[in-house]
Amino acid sequence: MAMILASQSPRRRELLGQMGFSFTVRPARGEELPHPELTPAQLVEELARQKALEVSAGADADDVVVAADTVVAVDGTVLGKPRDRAHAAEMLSALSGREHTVYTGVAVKRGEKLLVEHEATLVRFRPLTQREIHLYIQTGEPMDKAGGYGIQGYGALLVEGIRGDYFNVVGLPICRLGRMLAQVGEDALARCAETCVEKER
Ligand SMILES: Cc1cn([C@H]2C[C@H](O)[C@@H](COP(=O)(O)OP(=O)(O)OP(=O)(O)O)O2)c(=O)[nH]c1=O
Repeated sequence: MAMILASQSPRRRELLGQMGFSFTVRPARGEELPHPELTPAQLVEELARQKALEVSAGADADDVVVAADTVVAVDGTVLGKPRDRAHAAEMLSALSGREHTVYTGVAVKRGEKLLVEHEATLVRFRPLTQREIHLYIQTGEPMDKAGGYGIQGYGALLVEGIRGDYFNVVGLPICRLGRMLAQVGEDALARCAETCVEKER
């Protein structure tokens, strides 16, 4: 068995590593076309499913493929990654002083079995001035991230609080993924315990 992470995201790489699995990375090329007819939850599930199916086409039957997709939703608008700095400023203004929801869809595929779920986390931003938005964009952090911020970086300075899974905001809901992997026969805790016992010897 090999585990394959169908993602180019360095955050997802780190989070899957944190679960104790060894894995290879094979990003999906997948086109992320707009789907205005889907809710944010349906959208992230659909995109995660597409990435998992694309990458599993070249995998062995026993391989476990993990894929994910993250968007931010505020006022019925879905925010992906900003196109440029002006777009990032628009997104951050929309998030300033209020609560939004971060959705991550997760797909796990092994052989014929395909599981697709999503996790939602509420995130509250403190009110931001235009100057603060400008300074934050200058850090370069917003550009490759849904909603134009990274809670795990300088973006922490903008976040008053969250309700739900923190890791979901970073891009991979570890607890939910752990349960999904157990359903396809990969028990993260058992594996971690085994590794730790080995280290103690
Ligand atoms: C809201 C938020 C998003 N993000 C990131 C997670 C995702 O990497 C990115 C959303 O883009 P995605 O399209 O979900 O993922 P990706 O293009 O980076 O990688 P791939 O499609 O190959 O899996 O935003 C953070 O790192 N921190 C945050 O606080």
